[in-house]
Amino acid sequence: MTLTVFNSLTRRQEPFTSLEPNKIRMYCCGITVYDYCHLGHGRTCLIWDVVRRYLQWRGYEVRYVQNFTDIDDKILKRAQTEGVSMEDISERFIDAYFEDMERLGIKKADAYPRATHALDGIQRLVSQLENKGYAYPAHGDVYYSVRQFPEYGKLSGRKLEDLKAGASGRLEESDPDAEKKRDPFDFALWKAAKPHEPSYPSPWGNGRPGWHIECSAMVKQELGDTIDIHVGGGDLMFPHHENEIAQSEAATGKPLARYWLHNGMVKVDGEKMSKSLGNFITLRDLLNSVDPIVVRLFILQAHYRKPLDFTEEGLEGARNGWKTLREGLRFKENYGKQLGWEDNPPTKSDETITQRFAEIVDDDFNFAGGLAILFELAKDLRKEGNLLVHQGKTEASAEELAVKWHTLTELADVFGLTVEIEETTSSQATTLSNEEVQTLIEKRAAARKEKNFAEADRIRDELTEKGVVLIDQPGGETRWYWEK
Ligand SMILES: Nc1ncnc2c1ncn2[C@@H]1O[C@H](COP(=O)(O)OP(=O)(O)OP(=O)(O)O)[C@@H](O)[C@H]1O
Ligand SMILES: [Zn+2]
Repeated sequence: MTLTVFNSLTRRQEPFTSLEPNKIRMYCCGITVYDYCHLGHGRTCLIWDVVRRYLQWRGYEVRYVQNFTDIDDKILKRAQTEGVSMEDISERFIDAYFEDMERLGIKKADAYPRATHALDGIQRLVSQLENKGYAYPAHGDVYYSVRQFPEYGKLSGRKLEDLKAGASGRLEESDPDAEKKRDPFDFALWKAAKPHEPSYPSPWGNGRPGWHIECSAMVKQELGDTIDIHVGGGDLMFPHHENEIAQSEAATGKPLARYWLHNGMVKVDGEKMSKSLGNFITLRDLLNSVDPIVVRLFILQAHYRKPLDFTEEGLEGARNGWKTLREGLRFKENYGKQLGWEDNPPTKSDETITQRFAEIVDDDFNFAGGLAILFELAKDLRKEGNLLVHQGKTEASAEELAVKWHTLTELADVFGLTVEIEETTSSQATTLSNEEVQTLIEKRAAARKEKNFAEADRIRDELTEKGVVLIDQPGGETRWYWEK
């Protein structure tokens, strides 16, 4: 089995090999902490979290680092508006970030470096670039000279000449720093202090770092000169990642990352979900009304590189998908006793299915393909479960069912799809256990006996909503099965 990934740098899908055997160093460009995260941020964090989990499941030891940009114009603007410090804003939204991502079941990174904590490394890198002739100071700012780096544009495929023609001079008019730059495409590594803004002492006077340099410094500090995988949203490819490459590779003379992977954007009516466009839903609002695990499934059902439209139909599809998966995952809880699993708990997965799953997902993280295997398993288990409810037995042996259930549970866990996440994070469970179904059926029977038909109907509706089909038998008994 060979894992192949689409590398933005070569624009090809390539076999993946790690620098060190079985070890992966991976960096993800994180959030600028000036507001609550929206679903787009959620998608980016979730995709790379699942990629990490998959790589770990494939046997790699992964060191995963994601930064926080905690100094930036947008953070400063909000701090000024609220009359509080920059740290107050960044701390508030870092806390919020952890709360939201925990609800979504995202595992913590191994390190969360912050720009304001990495100032020494940032300044060292800027000095190095200056000494090597890649950077020049100008009135307290320091700029990177893109002309000095002949490979500039290799990631995004943009050529400076084309960019210039496309910009047709407008860039200079709208750029307040144009006069200080030798070339309009030069970008700031360090910015001179402005009145009433936080600043830090440096060889170029008081000031603060530019945005791109922080990632170059943090990658170096946390993971080294060359890493295996650098990831982020596709919107960061240019200029952010292009600039990271220019900075790091000019300073070290080594490749910054062997594989560059980019995820697609969450879109609303064809436009990027973004704070500036105002077309966003915050993760916390969404998670208050939609089960986190349904959001997880909604995100994983689309290929990570494709855009993902945020629509009610998409969410509905994920809701239904989760109902099916959840029944499969709860198979042990519902039928384990009947099958005698207490003495012989499931421990083995089906090797053929596991291998098929790996082959599919190995194809550039085809999570949707992997999910299709989970759905097959869950549907099979649902069928067997219905037979167990009605006939007390199935053709399949208890051991075969145990292997099936174990395979489903193990593979679903790779995607972070576990019943526990739903139950600890949601107030509205989407489906019921067999016991809960039985209890509700008994309550309904009692309500009918008392001629409380409104209550009986309400219970029937609740059961229908949760995928239970009722069949009232002559004589008053009610049979049921899970909807297919
Ligand atoms: N709509 C989106 N879909 C997917 N990923 C997104 C989306 N918006 C932002 N991201 C990703 O989230 C990460 C953090 O981005 P950042 O904090 O810079 O937000 P941003 O792009 O400024 O968001 P906004 O445009 O809403 O202000 C980046 O990797 C970025 O690619
Ligand atoms: Zn970055």
